[in-house]
Amino acid sequence: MSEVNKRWPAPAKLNLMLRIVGQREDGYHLLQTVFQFIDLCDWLVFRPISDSVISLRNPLPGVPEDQDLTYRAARLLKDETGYKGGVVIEIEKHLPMGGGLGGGSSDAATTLVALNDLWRLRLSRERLMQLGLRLGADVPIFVFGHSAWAEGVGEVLQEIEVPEKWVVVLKPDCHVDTKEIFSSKDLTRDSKSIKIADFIAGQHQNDCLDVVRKFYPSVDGALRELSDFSEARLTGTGACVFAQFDTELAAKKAYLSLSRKWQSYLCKGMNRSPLYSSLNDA
Ligand SMILES: C[C@@](CO)(OP(=O)(O)O)[C@H](O)COP(=O)(O)OP(=O)(O)OC[C@H]1O[C@@H](n2ccc(N)nc2=O)[C@H](O)[C@@H]1O
Ligand SMILES: Nc1ncnc2c1ncn2[C@@H]1O[C@H](COP(=O)(O)OP(=O)(O)O)[C@@H](O)[C@H]1O
Repeated sequence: MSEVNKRWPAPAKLNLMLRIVGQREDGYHLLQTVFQFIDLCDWLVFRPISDSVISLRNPLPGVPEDQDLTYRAARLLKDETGYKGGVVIEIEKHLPMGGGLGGGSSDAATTLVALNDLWRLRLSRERLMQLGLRLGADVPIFVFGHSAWAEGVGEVLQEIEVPEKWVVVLKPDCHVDTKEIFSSKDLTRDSKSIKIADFIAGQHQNDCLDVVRKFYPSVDGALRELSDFSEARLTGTGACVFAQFDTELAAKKAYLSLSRKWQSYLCKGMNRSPLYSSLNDA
């Protein structure tokens, strides 16, 4: 495939657990979380142009072009490096917005990695992660590209291997506003820090769960529905909930038994982001 028609993946992530262990002076919350990718992706195409223009071929409904995280990532790269050309970006959107799967952040990370390559900018992965953090707390993990134990606001990353299980994801009919959840007075903000070994031993708590359940009854409904099959968890601040399975058969059985009230996905956990297999193919 020629470089200009190449489709770049932007995978979803799951937070396999999430603890809030403090708050910074600027209001951002200090987390401990485990990120793993799943093989559910948005797909992006980048067509470099010589004019100094960034444009979106198919802007997302409800997101002004200059607010789209792909546009903002391309703009940031241009401003930081003084690159003279531009790009037309096409997004094939599959990840639900406001779902806690990190779709917008992953689109931004794929834009940073792809344009660094296509525009021949030669920025290091660390530099792209720093730039990504300016766009959102979840962008660095997608640039990092490997399952990780994360601390800070999610940018202090330590590579880990976790079982690549089969996953059923359920998306209730609501969008959760991350900012709203983090502003709630009822949120637990002082969880005790734990170690990776505690997570591996089964510590899977998500500190956002009680508040999200209270504000969004359909998230509560989705958790109850999925709990019939396996331990059901919230990813990030939701709205998506998920359950892991050891075999494809068990996951399929659960997936096919769901009520179909909401959008559901059958996928597989991945410790390595498909973004980098795609980069290496270039
Ligand atoms: C908590 C997580 C876990 O993955 O939730 P999800 O968004 O994936 O559900 C993420 O770190 C979210 O990252 P992201 O979605 O990029 O959030 P940002 O745009 O940076 O922040 C949105 C708002 O949430 C609050 N915020 C976000 C992250 C954080 N560690 N502390 C916060 O207090 C801030 O008020 C901020 O203005
Ligand atoms: N390319 C993009 N894809 C999705 N959302 C985007 C994008 N650019 C900006 N946004 C904005 O970011 C918000 C959060 O999107 P998303 O990353 O999908 O959710 P979450 O952080 O809950 O996983 C959206 O509601 C939308 O307004």
